[in-house]
Amino acid sequence: MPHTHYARLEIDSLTKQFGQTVALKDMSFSVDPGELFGFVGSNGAGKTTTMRIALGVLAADAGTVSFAGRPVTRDMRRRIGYMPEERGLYPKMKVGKQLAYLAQLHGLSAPEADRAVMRWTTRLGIDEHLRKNVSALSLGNQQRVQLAAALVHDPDVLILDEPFSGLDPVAVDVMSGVLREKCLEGVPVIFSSHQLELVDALCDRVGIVAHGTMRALDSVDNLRSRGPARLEVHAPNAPPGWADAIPGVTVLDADNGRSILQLSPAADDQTVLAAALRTGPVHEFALHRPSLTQLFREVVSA
Ligand SMILES: Nc1ncnc2c1ncn2[C@@H]1O[C@H](COP(=O)(O)OP(=O)(O)OP(=O)(O)O)[C@@H](O)[C@H]1O
Repeated sequence: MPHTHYARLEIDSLTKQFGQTVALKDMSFSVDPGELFGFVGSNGAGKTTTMRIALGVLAADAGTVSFAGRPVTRDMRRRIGYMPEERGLYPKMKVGKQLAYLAQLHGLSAPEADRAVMRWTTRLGIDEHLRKNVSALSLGNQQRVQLAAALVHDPDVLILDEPFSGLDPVAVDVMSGVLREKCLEGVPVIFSSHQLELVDALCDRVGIVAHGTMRALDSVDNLRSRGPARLEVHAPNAPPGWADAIPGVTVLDADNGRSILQLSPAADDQTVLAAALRTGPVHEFALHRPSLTQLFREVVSA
């Protein structure tokens, strides 16, 4: 049965201090139903703290977390699927037993829990390990179990702390597929990651955090169009200085009719093309938007 109660998760003005350390300072963002939200930032930026507060395992000093416009209650928290960074499984408990136990803890009946365990362990390729202790599994497979633990109760929200770290490329594909699938169902999904290419490929929107505050928040496309672009032009007859007077353009390099230009977000690439054509033929004209990694460096160092 499809759920009809997926809703927006809203993180509003969270503040959190540990002793003298300010972990969060006015942290705000929201994730819509069916949105895959990438949460990125340097080590210690405040991602885990935010996710732990959203889950309710940590209290904020100020600010609120709401779901469907209401503050998240203890009952609603049971409807969140959470994958903690420190991986919270019992090492000496069998995989199948542990998952069934967690599912029941979240309100499923014993038969429902068994069915959910079978479904997810098969989907995640760990059904052959059901009778093993978690500690006997490889780290990547333990991580798949951890993802299964976040999913067995069919959560209304998914909050995953670095779910991709340490996974092999096939496991990355499985994880990506599952996150996309949950999004398509309508679940709001947040995950943190340092693998920015993955974030770029997967996410609808990205939030870049620095020093406990959200510094940039938009779709990857919009973020990239806001940063400076690089343009490579090959116009063999172009005289030196041909691009110097074009507004918003900085010539980074020019040699033998090949120019590398930096375009400010306000500059118009078509004006550059027209100027290049006025010098004669144009053999190459390649616009490179900054990568998410470049943007990240700019945002966190600003
Ligand atoms: N229980 C705690 N006691 C004291 N300080 C803490 C605690 N938890 C987090 N901090 C501090 O709060 C800040 C934010 O940490 P947090 O774990 O949220 O960052 P993060 O963005 O998840 O980093 P990473 O990418 O390294 O996982 C850091 O300065 C960290 O040292």
